[in-house]
Amino acid sequence: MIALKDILYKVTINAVAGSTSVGVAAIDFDSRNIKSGYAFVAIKGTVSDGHKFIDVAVKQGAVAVICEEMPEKLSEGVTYIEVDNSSKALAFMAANFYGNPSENLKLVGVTGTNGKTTVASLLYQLFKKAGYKVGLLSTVKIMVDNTEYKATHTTPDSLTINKYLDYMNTEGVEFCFMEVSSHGIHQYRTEGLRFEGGIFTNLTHDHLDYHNTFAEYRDVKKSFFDALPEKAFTLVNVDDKNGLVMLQNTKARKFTYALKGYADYKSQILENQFGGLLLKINDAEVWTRLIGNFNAYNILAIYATAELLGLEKVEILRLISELESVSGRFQYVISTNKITAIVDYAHTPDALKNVLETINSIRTKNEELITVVGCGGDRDKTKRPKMGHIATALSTKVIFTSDNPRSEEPEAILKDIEKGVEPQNYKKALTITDRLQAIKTACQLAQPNDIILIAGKGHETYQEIKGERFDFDDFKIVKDFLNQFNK
Ligand SMILES: CC(=O)N[C@H]1[C@@H](OP(=O)(O)OP(=O)(O)OC[C@H]2O[C@@H](n3ccc(=O)[nH]c3=O)[C@H](O)[C@@H]2O)O[C@H](CO)[C@@H](O)[C@@H]1O[C@H](C)C(=O)N[C@@H](C)C(=O)N[C@H](CCC(=O)O)C(=O)O
Ligand SMILES: Nc1ncnc2c1ncn2[C@@H]1O[C@H](COP(=O)(O)OP(=O)(O)OP(=O)(O)O)[C@@H](O)[C@H]1O
Ligand SMILES: N[C@H](CCC[C@H](N)C(=O)O)C(=O)O
Ligand SMILES: [Mg+2]
Repeated sequence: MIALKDILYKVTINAVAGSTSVGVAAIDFDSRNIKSGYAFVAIKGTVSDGHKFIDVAVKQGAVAVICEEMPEKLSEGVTYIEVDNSSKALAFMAANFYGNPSENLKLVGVTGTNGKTTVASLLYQLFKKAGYKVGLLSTVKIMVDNTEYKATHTTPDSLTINKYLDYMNTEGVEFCFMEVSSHGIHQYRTEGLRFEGGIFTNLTHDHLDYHNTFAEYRDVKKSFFDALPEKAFTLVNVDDKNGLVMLQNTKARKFTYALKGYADYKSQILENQFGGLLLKINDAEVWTRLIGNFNAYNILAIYATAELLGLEKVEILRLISELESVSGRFQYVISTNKITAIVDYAHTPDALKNVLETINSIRTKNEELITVVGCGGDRDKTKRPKMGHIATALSTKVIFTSDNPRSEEPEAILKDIEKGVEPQNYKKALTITDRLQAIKTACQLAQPNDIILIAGKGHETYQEIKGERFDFDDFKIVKDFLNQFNK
């Protein structure tokens, strides 16, 4: 139990009704989770409005209500706090409730359109290999040193973030790497956290369904850097034209990285093959098993971050050469007879194009590129023909198959995808509804030196069909088939 007034530090309060000395057992922003002694924070959402559930929360035992508008009728024995912004208030209250856990470790946030999961996960791996206790908050999973938890968001709500940071404090975690999504920043999920550093990977058109314009999306990202304290570092990719924009108003120490332009941390690709990348970073050479030119950017960001966090240069280079590809992010296996199978989460037209172009820039003309891809059901239907078009235009063979059909008929989704295939590419494509059979067929068709891309599901370990989730792991399945056929 903690007194309400002790968790209101930094919250902008407009009005108070009732006693702020009341003891609070826990905080929640969903009335369905409220139990006796809780503080309920009412948030105006995108679908619903928490203010409509204040009465329900009180009936369930809420002793305090934090809201943007006082309800007409106040219940006796309940304290009401009117604030400017409930989401912001929640973030400060959560941090205070858990004793500001972000201040007891070195927290680094990674933001940008692409590469957040890759950079944050590789930093987690590198610092683990260096012998530290490390935390990770990512799209794929949450790690409290060696213990794994399921991730529901890229950047969880502020209450969840602080809860995990508190676990990390208990476990003696020294460094934590987290993905900071634009939704997360916009909804104040990261407000009130003390960051040691912030990394900007890149910015392309994305999430314009949520942020109205590109400028708004960029400014949301920028606000993360604006809020960093003086002692923190900012590390931005200045080959991206918005890199310098992120640095405009920050008080933090400024560092840049680039492959093309002038920067504090420079890298050059010396070799780019399916076995890995040979990079020159500042004056040193380093070999990494990660593939694709965008991973040169990711590795450079990791090198710079590790140096800014105090690791020795020689040690960082050694650890980089030991890093393994991230689950479902250009994750690959090379069979005994030199077939490369790549599993990637690319599930949008842009991402698919990006991945295929990256593969084609490494591939020589003699090798086949066999792509296995589908589209999820109950999601944006307009992407289907576009992905059908991109897959066939940029591969030598394509097997269309199911992703997560969810409530839709798998065959109907596949028909939508096929509509995007241009007549000259008809002969490249075949359709196998069952994803397991599709992956098996790709493995049977592949000859030495060919490349198989399995796109769309990445790290997912299930397939959702008609409301039921079945175990399904693209990477495990392709590895098993390649072994089974002695390839
Ligand atoms: C669009 C969006 O971001 N929505 C997030 C938002 O929910 P919301 O504001 O829409 O909530 P709402 O349904 O309108 O409800 C409003 C309030 O009423 C409360 N409520 C509701 C019903 C009830 O009976 N009682 C009650 O108290 C709700 O708990 C909520 O506080 O706040 C919730 C709590 O933090 C999030 O779980 C939810 O994420 C949804 C599930 C989501 O899909 N978000 C995605 C878009 C997202 O955040 N993605 C980014 C990554 C994007 C990327 O880079 O790919 C991420 O960081 O994961
Ligand atoms: N630095 C980069 N630049 C461009 N593309 C990248 C970069 N790093 C990874 N990718 C590719 O972009 C896709 C997304 O990568 P990743 O999951 O690391 O990004 P993310 O920012 O976490 O995305 P999300 O918002 O979906 O969580 C993958 O297909 C990956 O192969
Ligand atoms: N967060 C995204 C991921 C999509 C991944 C893809 N495999 C699919 O199921 O469509 C969604 O749920 O729309
Ligand atoms: Mg991510």
